[in-house]
Amino acid sequence: MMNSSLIRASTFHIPPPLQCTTRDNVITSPNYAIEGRNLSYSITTKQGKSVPILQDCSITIPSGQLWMLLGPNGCGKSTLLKVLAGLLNPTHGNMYVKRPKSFVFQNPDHQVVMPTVEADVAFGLGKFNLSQDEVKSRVEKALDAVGMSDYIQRPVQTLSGGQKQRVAIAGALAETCEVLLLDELTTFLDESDQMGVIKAVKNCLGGDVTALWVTHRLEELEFADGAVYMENGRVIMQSDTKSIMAVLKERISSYSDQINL
Ligand SMILES: Nc1ncnc2c1ncn2[C@@H]1O[C@H](COP(=O)(O)OP(=O)(O)OP(=O)(O)O)[C@@H](O)[C@H]1O
Repeated sequence: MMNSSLIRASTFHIPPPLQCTTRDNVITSPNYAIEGRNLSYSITTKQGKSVPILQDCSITIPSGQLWMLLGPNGCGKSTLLKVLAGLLNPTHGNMYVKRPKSFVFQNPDHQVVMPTVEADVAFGLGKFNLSQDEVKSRVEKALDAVGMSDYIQRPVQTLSGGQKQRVAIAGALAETCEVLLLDELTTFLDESDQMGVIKAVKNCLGGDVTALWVTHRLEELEFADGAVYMENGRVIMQSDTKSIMAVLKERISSYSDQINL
């Protein structure tokens, strides 16, 4: 069995060529890095009852952009991200996600597995049969993209949580990852670490790299190109960040009225 401490972002590169695990392939536009149509996901209880977690979720994320996935606790954000990553099989629906794709977890201590930053970023490159120079060049370029070049020789246990997240993202970039699926990366981070991670992600986007970022922190919306809002296992809205913010404010105000705040 795999040691849980060895789970890291690049572990979840899903091999080509299957575009999706569902019934039909999606005919997609090259302008989109992620497309999910009518995705549903259910679990079956011990009593044999099917419980829907995602219902009929459709989502389209343009290439080269950063989009946020928002919604109340338990609405299904992480589950949708895992379906798009290929970590869970949807019960219904179709999807296309560009490859290579990587899933980066919430807990920074689950991301880094090697003793030094350099070794950690190079960790996933073993399978590519690259020369030492090529490995070095990819590691340096990836660390530069996340603003961690000065830390290349640092032992990973001396890094802050946000720095560990950035090293995990560099590992994915070194493997020429085109889609980053980022699950609440900043939950455990203080404000300066949070900003470091957001800026690192922004800096590596454009061109071939696209990111979908699950968050609870509304202030992170200002860094995004757009957002998807979910409630009760459904995608309620996908739009520019201003429109999403307006809807969220309306919902917060209606909730405050209900409880007489
Ligand atoms: N394997 C599972 N078995 C039972 N229930 C599950 C399972 N996976 C998810 N759920 C339930 O599905 C719902 C959606 O979970 P999910 O983690 O996707 O939500 P979320 O929006 O990411 O939540 P949060 O914001 O709190 O992290 C929750 O009610 C959760 O308890």
